[in-house]
Amino acid sequence: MSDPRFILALDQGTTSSRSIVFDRAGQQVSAAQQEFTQHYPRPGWVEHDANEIWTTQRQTMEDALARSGGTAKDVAAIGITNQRETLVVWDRGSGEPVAPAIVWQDRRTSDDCARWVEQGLESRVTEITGLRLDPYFTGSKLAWLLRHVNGLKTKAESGQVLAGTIDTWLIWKLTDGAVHATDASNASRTLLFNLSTGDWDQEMLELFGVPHAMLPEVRDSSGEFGRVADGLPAAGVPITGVAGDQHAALFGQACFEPGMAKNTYGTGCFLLMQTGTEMVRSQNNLLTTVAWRLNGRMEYALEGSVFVAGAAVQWMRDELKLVESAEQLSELAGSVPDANGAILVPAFAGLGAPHWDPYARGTLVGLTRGTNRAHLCRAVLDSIALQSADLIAAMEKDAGVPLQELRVDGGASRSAALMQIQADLLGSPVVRPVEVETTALGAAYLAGLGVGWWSDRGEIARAWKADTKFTRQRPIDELDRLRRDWAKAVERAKHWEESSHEK
Ligand SMILES: Nc1ncnc2c1ncn2[C@@H]1O[C@H](COP(=O)(O)OP(=O)(O)O)[C@@H](O)[C@H]1O
Ligand SMILES: O=P(O)(O)OC[C@H](O)CO
Repeated sequence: MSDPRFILALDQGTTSSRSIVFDRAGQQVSAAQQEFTQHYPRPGWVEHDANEIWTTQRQTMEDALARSGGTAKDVAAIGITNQRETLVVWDRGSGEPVAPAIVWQDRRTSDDCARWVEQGLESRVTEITGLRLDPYFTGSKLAWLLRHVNGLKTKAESGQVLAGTIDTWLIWKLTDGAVHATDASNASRTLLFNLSTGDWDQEMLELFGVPHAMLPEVRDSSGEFGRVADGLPAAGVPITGVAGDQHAALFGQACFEPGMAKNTYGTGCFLLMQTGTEMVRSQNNLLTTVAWRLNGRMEYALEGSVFVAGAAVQWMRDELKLVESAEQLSELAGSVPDANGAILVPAFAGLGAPHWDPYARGTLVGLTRGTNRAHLCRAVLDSIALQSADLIAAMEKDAGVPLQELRVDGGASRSAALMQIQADLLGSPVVRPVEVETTALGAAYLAGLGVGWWSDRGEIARAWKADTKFTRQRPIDELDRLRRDWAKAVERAKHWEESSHEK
């Protein structure tokens, strides 16, 4: 029998489930993608149906494999990467979720977080977890669910119900309930994980009222998690790579040296800078996170998270119906030299780093009678690049040195207009690689390292290839003006929604 030819990467994102088959050269062989339903049951709430996440993921596995012309026997390993922080709680016996998955964008725990901040808990939480008391992270969502679902806490204490982020849920489904595990990168997004010890933290579990018995085992990001159960696509194939999607993208971008950074332009924007085995504490409102854990050793990253980026493009297309496609928006935005003074702050789900204001809401300012559709399109792309520029400025302050280059990926990095705006604002080169599906590629690399397909990271770094390099074109005084206007507009967006005790 011939050796397996492929690695199968599962990329479970916020709006779609994807499966991509890669060959030994790290080239895509085939892919399949399925969107799934977003539920907004109340203002500020965002939910997913965990069963729909599973069925779409399973279907894309089947489709990608069929399109590759191979079977399970051709697949050496599976890598999983996923939207992070989103919480699933399910019954160990039936495998049924006890409630809809609470998505990372969900703001229902804003008041809880504000209360904990008022109680002076944030600095201790940051010291242990590297994160902030923001509804973004899993811990406050789990605390909420344990308080709101009758009898859940008792079941959690006895291990009858289990909790997990999306990686854990998929591993559970793929192994037919045999494995309840996560990797250190996903665990580091929960507010329950101790960045120094590399395990769940008792003090945080007590703060959020989370019983240890419901949590998964924390493992390396590369190594065997289990095998796919009989009757499923890729049955018998080992799962040997798991990482949160932004961590996988950092890996897929071969950012292996401290100081190397990538920005992923998807639904949100996530800028991560590798800091090696050193844990850098941000003085500028960024997060400290586990980049990955390999051979029991954690490496860390600084992260800036922007909640709404490509989602603002979708809002223009789906809600305002000003364009028919993202490509058209990008083209219109590129047809004008600037937004003619219009500034959009897409704080639809509050503001993430470096502002951390869950009560901020979207705002559009600077409109005149001359503002046209192309200007609004341009304002959308500007808003993505300006939010990222704020993150980069914070990161450069923490690092003490300017970025050498910014490696970019994600769906919206396809927009040359956006990448040019980013390079104008940044000053350092913005480099787009040949393979922009770096999230899935990173998961494939982690899985491949786990089965000895690639010898080491050096081999992966050599495979990374730049495609397009964007450098600054616009005069600096214009850019300074834009940044000043942006800072003013952000102030207008902040603290718009009232917390319930203000109402
Ligand atoms: N040419 C483009 N110009 C601007 N935005 C784009 C373009 N193509 C895709 N996008 C945006 O990128 C996002 C999809 O990127 P993707 O990496 O698939 O996101 P995610 O993994 O978060 O679901 C969408 O929000 C879409 O609006
Ligand atoms: O699914 P994406 O690509 O929007 O990524 C979501 C992030 O992991 C949220 O932290």
